[in-house]
Amino acid sequence: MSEFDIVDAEAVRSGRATDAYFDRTATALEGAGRNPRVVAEVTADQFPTGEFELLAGVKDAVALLSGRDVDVHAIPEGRLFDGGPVMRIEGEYLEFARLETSLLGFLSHASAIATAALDCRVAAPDSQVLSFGARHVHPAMTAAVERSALVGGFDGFSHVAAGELIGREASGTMPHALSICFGRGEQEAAWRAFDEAVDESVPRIALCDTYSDEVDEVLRAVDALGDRLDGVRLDTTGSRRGDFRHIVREVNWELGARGHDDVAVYVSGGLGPADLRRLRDVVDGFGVGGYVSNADPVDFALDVVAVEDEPAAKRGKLSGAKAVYRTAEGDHAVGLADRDGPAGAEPLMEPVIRGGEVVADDAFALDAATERALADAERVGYGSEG
Ligand SMILES: O=P(O)(O)OC[C@H]1O[C@H](OP(=O)(O)OP(=O)(O)O)[C@H](O)[C@@H]1O
Repeated sequence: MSEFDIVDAEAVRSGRATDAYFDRTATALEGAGRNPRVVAEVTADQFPTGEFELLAGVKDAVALLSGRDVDVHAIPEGRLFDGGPVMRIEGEYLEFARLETSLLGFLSHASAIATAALDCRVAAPDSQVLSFGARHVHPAMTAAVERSALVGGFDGFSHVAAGELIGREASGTMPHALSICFGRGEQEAAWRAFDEAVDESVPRIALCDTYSDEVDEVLRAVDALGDRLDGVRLDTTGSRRGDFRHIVREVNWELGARGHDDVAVYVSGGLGPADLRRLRDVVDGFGVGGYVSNADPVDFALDVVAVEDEPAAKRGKLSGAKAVYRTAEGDHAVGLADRDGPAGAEPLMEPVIRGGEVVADDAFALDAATERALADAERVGYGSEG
């Protein structure tokens, strides 16, 4: 028994992390001596809608399917998708039937989070943007949240254990609790304690809104830490915010008037893309939490589309193994995999597993995924309406 309500990795890998009806389907098929060779596809929309989303979670989906006797094609992690399959699995149905639940979970949540992160990235292309949303999700999801935020172009994240798993260091300085532990009017003691104790590699960024006016706390932080102060963070709570842009401009003005233009200004607390657009020219960086971590999962489904090489599908779904393309005009198109695609179009799916062996590590390497996401966003003008 697990101490926490966390389904363990072995249950996911083995297929026990499944909806019960897949267990019963396996029992029924085995009882009937039936296990057809099928093609199954993971799809959100059957036809392109004109609304791009960012694919993530491919790394974990491939890890789940590896070692099974299947061939898998997928759109690489970090590419935009729009209708048609993002992944195609070919093999005997019982080889992967019980993996569907976890497979869709990996792709659905990660893609939603990566898409929301990309919304923020394009809203403030030149600012530092950090993921602060781990606190809003179940601890079992935190590494997926932070990794997907990076796929969507974030510069960093706050969750320590997620960082250990991803192989990147978490960033962060201080919560309001630090100042409160020293007491009202003792913010200087809190900032100095941080400066004296915390490793030199961590930037000195003072949280400046705990008890009093932002300008007042910022100037006190400057006096307390002098040239050792790298930046300030304003996390002014919504009920006290008023005109946040004006507050930030006032802070910048007063820092400049005292020769401290080099003190960076970061803001956080309930921010989304519209806020980032409104503030991006007056701040150096943002902490974004709920907008990204709480994104609604993409509604992916896995459907059998061919049985023993014959097209087959439930009604409302398109039968036959498919390919997806980016056309010369930048649109996406869906066609049957055994036919020619549109002239000049680029096929988006590539082999990732052959006979259980992973064949395309680059399809889900983190840096490559982020590069693809930013290049795709540029190419299609993602989020450029703002
Ligand atoms: O609002 P979100 O975009 O989801 O961002 C997540 C949190 O990050 C900030 O925490 P901070 O450390 O400043 O808060 P605390 O010290 O009050 O816990 C902010 O106050 C949010 O509560």
